[in-house]
Amino acid sequence: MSFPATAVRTGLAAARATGLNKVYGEGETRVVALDNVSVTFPQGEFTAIMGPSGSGKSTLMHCMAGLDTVSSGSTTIGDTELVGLKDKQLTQLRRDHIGFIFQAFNLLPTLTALENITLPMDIAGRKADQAWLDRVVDTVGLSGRLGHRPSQLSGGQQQRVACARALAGKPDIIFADEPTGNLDSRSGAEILSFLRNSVRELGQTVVMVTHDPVAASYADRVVFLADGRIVDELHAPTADTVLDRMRRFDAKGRTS
Ligand SMILES: Nc1ncnc2c1ncn2[C@@H]1O[C@H](COP(=O)(O)OP(=O)(O)OP(=O)(O)O)[C@@H](O)[C@H]1O
Repeated sequence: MSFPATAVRTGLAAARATGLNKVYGEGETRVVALDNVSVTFPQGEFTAIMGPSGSGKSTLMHCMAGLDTVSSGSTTIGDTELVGLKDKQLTQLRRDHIGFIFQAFNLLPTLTALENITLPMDIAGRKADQAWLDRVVDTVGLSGRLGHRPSQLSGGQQQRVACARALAGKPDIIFADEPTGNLDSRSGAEILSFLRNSVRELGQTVVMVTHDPVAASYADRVVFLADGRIVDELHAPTADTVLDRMRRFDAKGRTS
């Protein structure tokens, strides 16, 4: 799986959080899920978010993708500040500027692979850029299976459909939540290579939450969260350097 074109990194931020706080509940049930988080996801980069269970990875992703509200602070997609947007504006922003890939594929069972891929654009009333769509479909290696329904595809193929769906609308950023969590290691490696190629060769920006050091090693940078804070980051990671860094945190995320 590879893309023919070569993209250029711009150094601009595809998404940025500044002093982000997220508190759930009140009194005894109060949980500080994000504690003054500031992070930038540069355009054309593949970032992995790692950290112990409950460290705030999903919360960070959901707040930055406009799927959840923040308690205080700022978060932007491109030049657009999300805080203060109305629900309708948030829906539009997500639809037009963000691609999503989830652990559970989230395909509609009654639609074909191709219909699933173009669904977000169909809902938005946008016409697909056919040349682009052909390239995306070709790249994910689904050309012969576009008429199949999800139940007729393997898990890896279903996740490729989800990847193609995320890429088809040329979003500013793709958020992937444990995209290989339900896949065997070979299918997982294919999806991760695909995501990495979409960044390196198409200039796509990808942010991926993962528990897996091997998955994280496909990224350009790994950001480590613990107790709702960013505690470390690693550039040009390998599975070994990620594992080594993870071992330095105890269960509470403090460096030992
Ligand atoms: N809707 C919610 N209501 C109350 N507390 C929540 C809610 N969502 C998350 N939390 C709490 O916020 C904290 C961060 O949760 P989050 O799901 O972001 O962690 P995570 O790092 O993604 O965990 P995991 O790796 O287990 O998915 C946890 O203490 C969690 O219990």
